[in-house]
Amino acid sequence: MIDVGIIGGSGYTGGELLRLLANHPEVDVKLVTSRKLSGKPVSLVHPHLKSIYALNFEALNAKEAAERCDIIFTGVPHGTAMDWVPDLLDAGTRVIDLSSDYRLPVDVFEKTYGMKHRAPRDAIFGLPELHSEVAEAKLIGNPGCYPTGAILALAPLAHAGLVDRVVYDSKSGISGAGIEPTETSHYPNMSQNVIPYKITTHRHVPEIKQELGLLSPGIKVNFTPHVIPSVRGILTTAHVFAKEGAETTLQDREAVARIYRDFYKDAPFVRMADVVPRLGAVRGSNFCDISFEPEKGSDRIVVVSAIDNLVKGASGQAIQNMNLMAGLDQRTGLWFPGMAP
Ligand SMILES: NC(=O)C1=CN([C@@H]2O[C@H](COP(=O)(O)OP(=O)(O)OC[C@H]3O[C@@H](n4cnc5c(N)ncnc54)[C@H](OP(=O)(O)O)[C@@H]3O)[C@@H](O)[C@H]2O)C=CC1
Ligand SMILES: CC(=O)N[C@@H](CCC(=O)OP(=O)(O)O)C(=O)O
Repeated sequence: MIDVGIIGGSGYTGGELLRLLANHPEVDVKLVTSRKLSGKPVSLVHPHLKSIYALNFEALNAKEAAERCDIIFTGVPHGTAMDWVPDLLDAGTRVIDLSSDYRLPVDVFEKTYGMKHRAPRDAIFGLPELHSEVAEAKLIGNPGCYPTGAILALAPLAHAGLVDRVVYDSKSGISGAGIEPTETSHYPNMSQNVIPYKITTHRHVPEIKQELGLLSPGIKVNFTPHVIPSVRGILTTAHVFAKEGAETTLQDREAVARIYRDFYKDAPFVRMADVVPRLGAVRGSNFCDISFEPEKGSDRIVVVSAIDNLVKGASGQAIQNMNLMAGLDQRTGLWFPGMAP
């Protein structure tokens, strides 16, 4: 059995880790931390976990947590994980960090987040469909939710060298903003509304550029996020413009289908959908559904992806990484469908 711990277990990604790990056959959850709720049962903030876990939150330091675990998930705000990760690694645990502290090179992180990185460490960007090195990693920087859906939608076409520019329009459920209420998440503001934000400046752009740039140096990327009145799910529409000379290939449905099939032949969680991806089809699951539609007589192809931000966009992906790190089949404990509708 793998002994795991969760730092930041009272939040959304921590709760989702607990939900998903409840049926994992190879995992024993040894500890869950919360500063505010130490001593209280996890079911106090996660009532759906009542009778499933007999765990209380604990207030621990990194050394105390590391002594009891093989692998630790850090589900804490960005800028905070860096206070935990080095001590956890030095105490001998492997770490999967769900925050953004270990996804980018230090200079890019500091520019993007406007803060000093106090504790840089080598990490692998934890998108297993692109990085088989996760299996050997000591530290995983688990990708952001938007980048997961955005990168997976485009990776095969970028890798094939067919893309000049991609313009992303992404829509996220409000759980992406975490458990603390904000003006945006206030029901009267959110309900029956669609709210664009950080229209040209979202902090996930460097992550998307980093990964697509590795596949296709010089690729141009634009990204605009929105929140929608839904709790979970991210639907991303990628307007993809062909490189000069690649227009004909991108118009050929069979050729494009082959490119996606070949690229994702060993990626069980990426599904080429028979219909336009729906949030309901992936909600609660670790799948990323993708479809595409070439625009007749144009240099544009439109690719649509759907994920659950809390599963493939965070906690499910973290468990997929944990499976690979532990030498398990990546599907272990994660092989179930979305909720539909
Ligand atoms: N929500 C989402 O869809 C996604 C979130 N992420 C990232 O995952 C991380 C967690 O997100 P999410 O679960 O939504 O966040 P929440 O705000 O829902 O939860 C944050 C958790 O961190 C704990 N915490 C806060 N500050 C500290 C600290 N200084 N030391 C230790 N624990 C602390 C809180 O517990 P307490 O205050 O009780 O100690 C709480 O359990 C974030 O970095 C987020 O950006 C990544 C992908 C998707
Ligand atoms: C709807 C919403 O507010 N989404 C969050 C992204 C959440 C996420 O996954 O990003 P990190 O892991 O990088 O925190 C945002 O736009 O900041």
